[in-house]
Amino acid sequence: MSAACAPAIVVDHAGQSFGGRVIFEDVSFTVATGEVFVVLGGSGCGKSTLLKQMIGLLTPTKGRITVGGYDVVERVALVRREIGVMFQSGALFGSMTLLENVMLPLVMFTDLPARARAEIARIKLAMVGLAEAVNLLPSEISGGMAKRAAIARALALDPPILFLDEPSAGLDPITGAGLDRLILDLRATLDCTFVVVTHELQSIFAIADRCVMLDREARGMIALGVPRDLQQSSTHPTVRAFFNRDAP
Ligand SMILES: Nc1ncnc2c1ncn2[C@@H]1O[C@H](COP(=O)(O)OP(=O)(O)OP(=O)(O)O)[C@@H](O)[C@H]1O
Repeated sequence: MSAACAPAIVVDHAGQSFGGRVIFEDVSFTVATGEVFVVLGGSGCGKSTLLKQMIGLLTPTKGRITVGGYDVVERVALVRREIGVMFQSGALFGSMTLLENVMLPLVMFTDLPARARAEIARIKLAMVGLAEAVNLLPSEISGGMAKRAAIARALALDPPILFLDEPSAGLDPITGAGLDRLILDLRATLDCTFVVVTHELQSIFAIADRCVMLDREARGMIALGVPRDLQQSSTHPTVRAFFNRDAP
């Protein structure tokens, strides 16, 4: 396989236990370069845990994960250069303007002069539709704008792979749909790979090329595939119930 079509992420029989309590076992899938891949499942099934494994914040108790071709446990520093992460809380620093928030990774990880850092941060904020808001504080913007700013910060170092933890959580449906369009626009413009944790059905149908569904009772994955295919063809009752709950 050439490097151009190598998978962006390989999750190979990953498992996680905490103090002997198994959260999931035998989770395996690949994420293709340029794909929007969604991780979904009910509360407590291990979505955030799997995300933490993929970004090198948690060592899997079983199996192996590679991101950008690097083992996330053995080569975590290299993996970190490949990824941008938007955590669920967004976590913008309240005392900094949006421009300063987006500049932060450039301050921490590059030697670029201040003017270049500011210019890059302006470009990233413009890409997420916040060109006019660069000098505002997080307290002065809406929830949807805060998510966009957090995505701009995740983009600051031009990572080829973006991880977004519940980007539409806490947003109204129209603002959430706007974020979905932003994700698709960014994928088209930047040609990057997205892993998105969400359980918003509309959002999954709008953005996901493929998805994996975890389940707390099964302690593992119960579906992998294209959302519309799973909606129509899955024989698993939990998968069928999830994808057909509002029958969009
Ligand atoms: N560091 C930890 N130590 C012990 N248990 C943990 C730890 N992290 C997560 N868990 C447990 O693992 C299970 C899965 O948690 P996780 O946050 O990954 O679920 P989730 O699918 O993301 O849920 P939600 O949708 O509610 O955010 C939960 O029961 C949680 O309490």
